[in-house]
Amino acid sequence: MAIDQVPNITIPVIDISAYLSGDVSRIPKIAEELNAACRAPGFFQIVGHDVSAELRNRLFNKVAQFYALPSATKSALRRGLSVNGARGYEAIGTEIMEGDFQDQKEGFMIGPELPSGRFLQGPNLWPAESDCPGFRSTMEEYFAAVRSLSIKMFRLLALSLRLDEHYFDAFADSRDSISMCRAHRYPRANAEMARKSRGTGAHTDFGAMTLLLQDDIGGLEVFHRPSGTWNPVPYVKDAYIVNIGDMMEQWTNGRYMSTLHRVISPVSSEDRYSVVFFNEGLLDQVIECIPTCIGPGEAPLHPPVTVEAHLRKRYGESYGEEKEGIVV
Ligand SMILES: O=C(O)CCC(=O)C(=O)O
Ligand SMILES: [Fe+2]
Repeated sequence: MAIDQVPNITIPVIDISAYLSGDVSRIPKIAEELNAACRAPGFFQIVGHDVSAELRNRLFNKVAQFYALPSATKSALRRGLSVNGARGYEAIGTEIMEGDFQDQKEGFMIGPELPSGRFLQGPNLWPAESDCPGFRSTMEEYFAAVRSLSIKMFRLLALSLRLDEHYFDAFADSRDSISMCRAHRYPRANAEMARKSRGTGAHTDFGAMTLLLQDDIGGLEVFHRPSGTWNPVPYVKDAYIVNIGDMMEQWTNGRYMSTLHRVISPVSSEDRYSVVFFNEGLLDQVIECIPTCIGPGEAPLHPPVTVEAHLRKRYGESYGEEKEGIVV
């Protein structure tokens, strides 16, 4: 997009501090703002959350330290070596989100340490403490903090849909709820490379709700269908970017929107880092039109599907066949 072009999408910034502090008089307004943002553009940023700046800064430092490790040390942790193929390191080009573009990013994925056996569950892979001191403890501390924030966001989301505040609790906050956290490094690129490749190819997220921390380099873009334009998601200090995934779009019968997005490789003197958190929910939960999301005479747009069936299909589609895919 040319610099002087006005973006077609404004990503709203919503302050959730009154919800977290229990200021009930201000909660309806937050729920309204959330409702409007989830309908369109399906992306917003939250400020006034409770994940400390100290933890977020430490996280970005540790993630950068991890990616600076020798390739062989990182490759020894590659995802294909984890019990279910879902945890660990992804080299550049492993994930394919858009056509023939192999994503120009490295990733490192963790989840809860649950006994293996079910889809996406099992132990994480970690570098030796001496290779990357403090990386594991920081990732684990951050995982717990962002998971807790996501549960609060599901409560706000429930209020925004005029549901009981705890409607999504079992989905988002059960011991067996699937939650995954992935740290990314996007190598810096020149303008030519950035045009011809993608940091992350255009995609919609698979799950219910995504919470993303980006650094100040920029590059995340959201698609505006009516005008066919890509619009930047600006860096807002201390904010989380929140977006609706396909599962929530189905669950709300299309009321809430799962929007196409991508990352352009940073044309910068620095690499870009981001850390994404997906709360995909309980594997056995049936996703079936929420009662407040269907009007008289309206029919559900999608047949009921379990979280597990939905995720198996989507994870299967986004990893190259010749690569080390998730065990589906
Ligand atoms: O790294 C980013 O800013 C976005 C990544 C993303 O869209 C994803 O992992 O689903
Ligand atoms: Fe995404």
